[in-house]
Amino acid sequence: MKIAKEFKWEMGHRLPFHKGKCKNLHGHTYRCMVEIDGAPDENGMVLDYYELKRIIDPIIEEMDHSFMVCSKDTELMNILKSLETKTVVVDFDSTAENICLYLLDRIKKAGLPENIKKVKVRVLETENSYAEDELSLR
Ligand SMILES: Nc1nc2c(c(=O)[nH]1)N=C([C@H](O)[C@H](O)COP(=O)(O)OP(=O)(O)OP(=O)(O)O)CN2
Repeated sequence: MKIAKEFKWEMGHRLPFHKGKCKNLHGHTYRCMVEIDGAPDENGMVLDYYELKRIIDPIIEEMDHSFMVCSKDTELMNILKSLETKTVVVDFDSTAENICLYLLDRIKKAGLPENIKKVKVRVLETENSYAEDELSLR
C-alpha cells in the first residue's frame, strides 16, 4: 500500500555549467511528493500523515527561503557568505535530479518505521517538469 504527501519550499539556485538561462541566479517554488510503500498497521495506516510530516518538515525547513549552492561554486559561495544569507551547501549541482537524490538520502537517514519498504520522491521545479527516483529501504 502506498501513501504520499506533498511538500513545498522556496529556494534560489543556479546551474553554473548550463548554457541557457539556468546559469543565472534564480529561484523556484519547489514542490516534492514523498511516497512511501509499506504494510498498513493494525489501525489501517501505512504511516500517520502527521508522522510523515514530522519526519520531512525539518528537511524542507532547512531549504525553505535559502539559496542552494554547490561547494565547488567558490565565487558564489563567497558572495553568499558575505551576505550572511541562508544557504544550503551541497556537493552537487542543484539539478532537480540531484535534489531528488539528496532528499531520498536525507529521508533514509532520518529513519522510517520498519513497515516502510520503499520511498519515492518526485521533485517539481516548475509546473511542467519533474525528477523522480525511489529507494528500497529493506
Ligand atoms: N534535466 C534537467 N534539466 C533542467 C534542469 C534540471 O534540474 N534538470 N533545470 C533547469 C533550470 O534550473 C530551469 O530553471 C528550469 O528549466 P525549465 O523547466 O526549462 O524552466 P521554464 O520555466 O523555462 O519552463 P516551464 O515550461 O515553465 O516549466 C533547466 N533544465
